[in-house]
Amino acid sequence: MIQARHTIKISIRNVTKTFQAGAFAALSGLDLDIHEGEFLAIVGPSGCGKSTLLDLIAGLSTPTSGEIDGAPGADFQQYALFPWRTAQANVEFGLEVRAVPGGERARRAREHLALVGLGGCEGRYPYELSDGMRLRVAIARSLAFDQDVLLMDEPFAALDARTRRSLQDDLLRVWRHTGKTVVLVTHGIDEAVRLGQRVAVMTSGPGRIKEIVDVTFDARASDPRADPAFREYRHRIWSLLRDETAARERKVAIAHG
Ligand SMILES: Nc1ncnc2c1ncn2[C@@H]1O[C@H](COP(=O)(O)OP(=O)(O)OP(=O)(O)O)[C@@H](O)[C@H]1O
Repeated sequence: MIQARHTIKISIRNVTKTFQAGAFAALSGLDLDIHEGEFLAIVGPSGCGKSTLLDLIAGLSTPTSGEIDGAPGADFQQYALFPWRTAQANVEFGLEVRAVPGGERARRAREHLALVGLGGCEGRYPYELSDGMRLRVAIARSLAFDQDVLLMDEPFAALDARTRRSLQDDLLRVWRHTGKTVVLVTHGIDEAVRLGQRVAVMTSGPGRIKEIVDVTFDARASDPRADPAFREYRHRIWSLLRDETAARERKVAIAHG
């Protein structure tokens, strides 16, 4: 098999992040390369440092030690919309900050709303949109702002199964269409296998990358769960997570002696 060559978009080397003046390590010696244009899913036991890792990639905080290279274009996917602005005006917001002229701003906002399936909803206010639609507006806003990396922390967690599925489809469509790099943290193993080209499994805290599973079949087919390969990936990731959860429980038991 020919091995694809990957351009490294973000390189994370031996990164440690401590809190409480060094008394508590959230991440320890973490290495990870994020490839240009890939869809990377990150899973890990609760509290293993997933959000801490995304904060570091977004530049919202700095590592205690180690290095992160190549993440200048990253911005956190913020889901909060301005309630007093229409969908269109919310998407235009980032472009106003960058002083993009009015006509161009309106055009780009319309284009990106259409891309996330919200053509025709430009004039609606957030309270007139469903949770799923609000999330799409937020995705459109990040994309219009021309972020080359989309960082998403559990974006679909609060949604019902049907909405979640439909937004997953939207996100895949947007990813394919734009070629952006997407890094998505999720608790859902199915979601990770369905969306990620690679699934990075973290250890229990302090977090490192335990293993990266390459998802080489098309899990994006209409019902991937019926596919034996899908079930195999799901089982593989479930087993890795189970080992880590057991490791964490042992640590807690020892601490409470
Ligand atoms: N600002 C902070 N100050 C002190 N401790 C923190 C801070 N931020 C995170 N932590 C701790 O670091 C650890 C990792 O937190 P983080 O939120 O990154 O985990 P997570 O994997 O995203 O968790 P979950 O899966 O529950 O969302 C946790 O024990 C958390 O309490």
